Amino acid sequence: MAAGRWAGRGDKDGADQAAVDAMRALASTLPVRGVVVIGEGEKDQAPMLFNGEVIGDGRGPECDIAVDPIDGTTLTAKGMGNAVSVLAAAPRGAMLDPSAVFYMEKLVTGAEAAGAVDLDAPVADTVRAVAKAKGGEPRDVTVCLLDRPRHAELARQVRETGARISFIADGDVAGAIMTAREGTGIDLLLGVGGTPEGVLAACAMKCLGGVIQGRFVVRDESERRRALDAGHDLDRVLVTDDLVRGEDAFFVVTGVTDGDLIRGVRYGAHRATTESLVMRARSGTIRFLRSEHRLDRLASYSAVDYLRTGREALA
Ligand SMILES: O=P(O)(O)OC[C@H]1O[C@](O)(COP(=O)(O)O)[C@@H](O)[C@@H]1O
Repeated sequence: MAAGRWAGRGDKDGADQAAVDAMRALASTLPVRGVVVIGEGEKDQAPMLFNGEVIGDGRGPECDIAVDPIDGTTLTAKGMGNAVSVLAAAPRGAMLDPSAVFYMEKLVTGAEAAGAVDLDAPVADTVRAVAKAKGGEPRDVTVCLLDRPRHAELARQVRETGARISFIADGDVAGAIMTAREGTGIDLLLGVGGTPEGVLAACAMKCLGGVIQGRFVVRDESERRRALDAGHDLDRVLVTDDLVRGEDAFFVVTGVTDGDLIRGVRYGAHRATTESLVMRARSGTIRFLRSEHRLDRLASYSAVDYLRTGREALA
């Protein structure tokens, strides 16, 4: 709700800061002894929700926390669709620490084709495997790709199979989840995106019964060194369980701007409505939450002021 106020205001840093501040204020009330494994970066760049920060009320179970207060900061700043706010939790030590490498090659698909795909296989085989698992032909498959020059050859290979492509400007966490949700029209996500977003997507896939396979992509020699020093094998295909171990993962995503997965925040006079998916891996329960909020009432006690907007709210 704090992030949604920034939709279309042309200020991606302001949007992100508002989301981080709100998430930090509320995370401190969670009944956990949480460590931020995926946050806003190293402590010297991020005053809040930095990697390694201890959050929660210090009384509950020990857990790893992964956050992306806004996945799609540019989408938010431009008022474009599919920006979401994400938080995941798993037992302490279950999540892979992705901080050494920025990018990861990804393949994500839902439950039907989960056992039939392989990141090492040619793209045509992957598309065919997904089509077959879903009882169709490659032309029935829609592949989600981040719209980036680096994906030109990948797009060519996908098109050659007869499959369709849905390009997204940003936000491959939502793109990944869409592969596993009925009615989104997306069957498969391919391409290179952020590594933290890959671990977050893995938490979601655990809950949805889908799969993610990934491989680190280093940008230069110094990143390569950092990755090797952190003990990563750069050739290895990482599967969902390498990114988050076990079945005890929790994942929640809330729409910031309207998207194909969920709606964004809508505001009225002292009111707001939000949509979230709240999921648990062990039970496989997926809760679709449509909430109506009374911002005037929240104002009397909430740590977050949802009534103020823009830079004024950050002052
Ligand atoms: O824009 P790049 O460098 O291709 O990185 C892709 C990553 O950026 C995003 O599109 C958006 O991330 P931000 O919201 O942090 O800007 C991610 O969803 C994706 O994984």
